Order: sequence, then C-alpha cells, then structure tokens
Amino acid sequence: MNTLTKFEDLGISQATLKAVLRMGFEEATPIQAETIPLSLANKDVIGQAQTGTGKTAAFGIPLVEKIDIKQEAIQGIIIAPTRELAIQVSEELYKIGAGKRVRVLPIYGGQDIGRQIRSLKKAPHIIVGTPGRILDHINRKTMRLDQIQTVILDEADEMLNMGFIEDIESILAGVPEEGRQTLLFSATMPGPIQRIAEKFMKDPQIVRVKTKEMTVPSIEQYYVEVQEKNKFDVLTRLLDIQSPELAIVFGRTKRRVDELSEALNLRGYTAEGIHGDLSQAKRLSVLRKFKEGNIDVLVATDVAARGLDISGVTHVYNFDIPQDPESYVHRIGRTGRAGKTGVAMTFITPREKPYLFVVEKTTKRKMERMKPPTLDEALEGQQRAVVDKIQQTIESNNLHYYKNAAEELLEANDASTVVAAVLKMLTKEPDTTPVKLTEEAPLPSKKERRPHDRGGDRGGDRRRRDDSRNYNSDRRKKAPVKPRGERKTGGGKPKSKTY
Ligand SMILES: Nc1ncnc2c1ncn2[C@@H]1O[C@H](COP(=O)(O)OP(=O)(O)OP(=O)(O)O)[C@@H](O)[C@H]1O
Ligand SMILES: [Mg+2]
Repeated sequence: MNTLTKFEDLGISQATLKAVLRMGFEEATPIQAETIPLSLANKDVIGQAQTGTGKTAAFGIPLVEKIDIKQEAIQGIIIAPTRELAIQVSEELYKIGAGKRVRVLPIYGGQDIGRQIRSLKKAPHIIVGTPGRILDHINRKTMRLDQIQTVILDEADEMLNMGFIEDIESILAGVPEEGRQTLLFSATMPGPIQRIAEKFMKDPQIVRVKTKEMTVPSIEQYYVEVQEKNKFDVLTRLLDIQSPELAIVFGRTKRRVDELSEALNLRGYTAEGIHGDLSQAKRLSVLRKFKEGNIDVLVATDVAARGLDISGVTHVYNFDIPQDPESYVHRIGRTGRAGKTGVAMTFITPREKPYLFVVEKTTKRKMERMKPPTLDEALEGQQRAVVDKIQQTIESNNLHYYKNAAEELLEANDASTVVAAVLKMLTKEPDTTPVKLTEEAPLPSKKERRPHDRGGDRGGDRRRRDDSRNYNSDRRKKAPVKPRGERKTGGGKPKSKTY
C-alpha cells in the first residue's frame, strides 16, 4: 500500500480538496487512502484502523462528496455512541463540507428538542447523532429517512453491542434498503461483532490497515502493580513526576470519577470529572475547559474513551483497569494521535494481573512494568519542573523589576541558599491531605463474574436507550445480539468477549 497518497489522487472535487487542505491535511492517512476510493465507488466498507489515524475524514470526505447540495433532504446519517463524539464528528464534517456548503446537523440527547426540530426544518444534508435522540425524531416524524443513501456507524463495534443494537436496527429499518451504502469504522472490531455487522451490509469490503499492533506504536505503555489503597498516592506521584500537559484519568464508575476528581482538587490539582450522570451542559463545559487547558486533569468513565480528539493529551492513566481489552485500546488512544507521542499508565491490583495478559494478547503489545514511584522521586520530579520553569523565566529575560531585590538578597546570603529558598517556595511538596476514596472491588475472575456487579444507577429504559448510556459500574458483559429475526431463545450461550 502506498503510504504517501495525496488527496489530489483520490478523485475528489476541487471544493472538497480545498476544504481538506485548509484543515491542514497534506497526505491521506493509510485508512483514508484505502477506504475513500471504495466508498466513492458505493461499496459497503468495514474500516478498522488504529486510534487517531483519521477515520473521521475517511468516511467524512466521500460522504460529503456524494451530497447533492441542491437536494433539500437528509442524504447521509452518521451514528455515534456519545453526544460529545457526535458534536466533534459533526464539526469535522462541517469543515470537510465547507467548500461544497454542505449542511451538517448534530442531533443528540440533553439538548432542547424544540430547537433541534427547528434546525431539522432547515433541511440539513447530513445528520450526526446519537441513537436515542435520532429515534426520538424518527418517532415524532420530525426527521425523514427516505432520501438517505449512506449510513455510517462510527465506533461501529460499540454501536453493535448490546445496549445500542436495537436502536440501530430500528434506525436502519427506516432507511430505504435499495441503494443504501453502509460504512462501519472503529479501531477495534471483535470477530462476533463483525459477523453481526456483515448481516447489515451488502458484500462488505473489509479494510484493516496492516499493523502489527492494535495500539499506536507512538504510545509508550506501562503498567504499575499497586494495591487498591495505594492507587491514589501513586497517581499523584506520577502526575508530579511526569507533569503531563493534559491528562485523562479513567475510573471504572461514576462514583469513582466524582471521588477522584474531588480528591485531586484537595491535593492541589485542577481536575474535573465527566460521566453520564452529569447534565449535558456540564459535560460540555468540562470538556471545553479541558480543551482550553483550564483543567489539567480530566477524570472520566468510558464515556470519554471513544473517538474524542483532544490535542495536548500527553498522558492517559487507567486508575482502574478497563473491563474489556477494546476499552483499553480506545482509552489509551486519547493520546498519541495524528503521529504525536503519548504515555499510557495502567494500574493493576495483584488480583487483576490476569486481565493484563488478556489486554496484551488482544493488543499484541506488551506493557512495560514500572515500579510505583517513591515520595522522594515525586519531590525530585516537582523540583525538576520548577528548575525548568526558572530556566524558562531566565530565558524570557524580563527581570529588571526584580534585580534590586535580588542584589539585596545576595548581599545578605550566599547565592545557593537564596536559590534553594526560591526552589523550596515554588516546589509543590508532596501533599498528604487525606482524601476519601471508596475502594473498588477488583474485577472478578471469569468464574466468579456476577451478572450485575455493584448495582449501579443505570436509570430507566428510556435513559438507557438514550445516548447518556451509563458506562458505569454495572456495565454488563455485553454479549453480541443477533439482528432482529435471527434471535433465537435458548439457542446456546452467545460467545462473549474475552472478559
Ligand atoms: N490526512 C491527515 N493529515 C493530518 N491530520 C489528519 C489527517 N486526517 C485526520 N487528521 C487529524 O488526526 C486526528 C485524528 O483523527 P480522527 O479523530 O479522525 O481519528 P480516528 O481514527 O477516528 O481515531 P479514534 O479511533 O480514536 O476515533 C484529528 O485531529 C484529525 O484532524
Ligand atoms: Mg474516530
């Protein structure tokens, strides 16, 4: 495969080409080079490529190309698992379609439905939405599907898992089958899910960009063996030593996320949490603050694991090991995007060690072991950060207001004492403010897995069907569900994912 494909060579219009170049894309990434021509040729495609390698534009460019802007009808629909992702994808599609003036509308739960209905009346060409709210509009007859030619499932394996599949089936049932193109993209595509997917598609072309590992090589991956009760101290020490530009800490449950962000703030970090129980306005404002760098640490459930593209995320911490290996791939994929480097740290309690091997087997990549850092190492890390800052300030050479005071200090003391005092003042000494964290039980071993772990706050059926899907403690083992009409009762156990 040619890794240096120019967008000019992919047979796209001048208007779209210009828009793509304006986005700063010079060459197509491998998944784009391989799937754009197939998609333009109206083939159904299952596209699997690593996180952060440009899958959005891989389906976005050909979709925009196919829109007839004179036709005032929805022609393409993209379905994504979370609201934040729907918004992000719609923004990217808007940019790609700017040359052709394609109208793109995000449709997601938690936003005023009246406003959405008004926007739908303005005849958007492309809808990017979450399943629950799309269905809502279909049922209210405020969204028509009869002119849709292209259906795209972003994070396809997640969308075809239990919890979403019935919604997807219902949406697909409203789209004319004749001439429908179906495109599925994800960084992970477990076999059983792919087999479900193929039932929705016509002769799908399966494109897997050939890589040895499922994760991006530019992400350094470590694990730290640590007792549950020591996790928080280890996390803060790592934050002090590694001083990430932006960091995401993933926790297993909503309670965990709330407690962790509170505890981080108590210890002097600027952290906020994001999970499915927060209001939509809060979720968006937290994410915005994180993107703008007003929060250093985003604490999240898996609601933030898939698809989010936030530049500047240098470190991902799995405070709790994820429940399945796919989740690991997506979580750590929030760093090391678009060719950048990143670091992923995964905490493992001794009993959870077997899960580490399951993850490694799936990703085909070994994590390197890192010893939990000591207090001294953390202090050293903080000092180093302060020394770097002082050096930068010296280089900025804007110090004349401070020179007199400096001379005075130096007359009374020797130079190294003065500098040591400044270092001490500026260094954040390891903080031992007590924090409250409820201990999480380790993931159960396969044999003792309980069907409803730690009964959670999943909410009613309506909630679950909406995109505010609860990614929480009781995220059940998601066994693939067969498409409608094929489901049999008692037809043997569905083969579930590895753990
Ligand atoms: N051809 C390109 N050249 C340069 N940058 C690109 C190109 N295509 C996409 N990007 C940028 O790369 C980043 C990652 O792209 P995108 O979010 O589409 O990745 P993804 O493959 O969908 O990842 P994930 O699996 O996490 O959803 C984005 O910031 C995007 O703008
Ligand atoms: Mg994506």
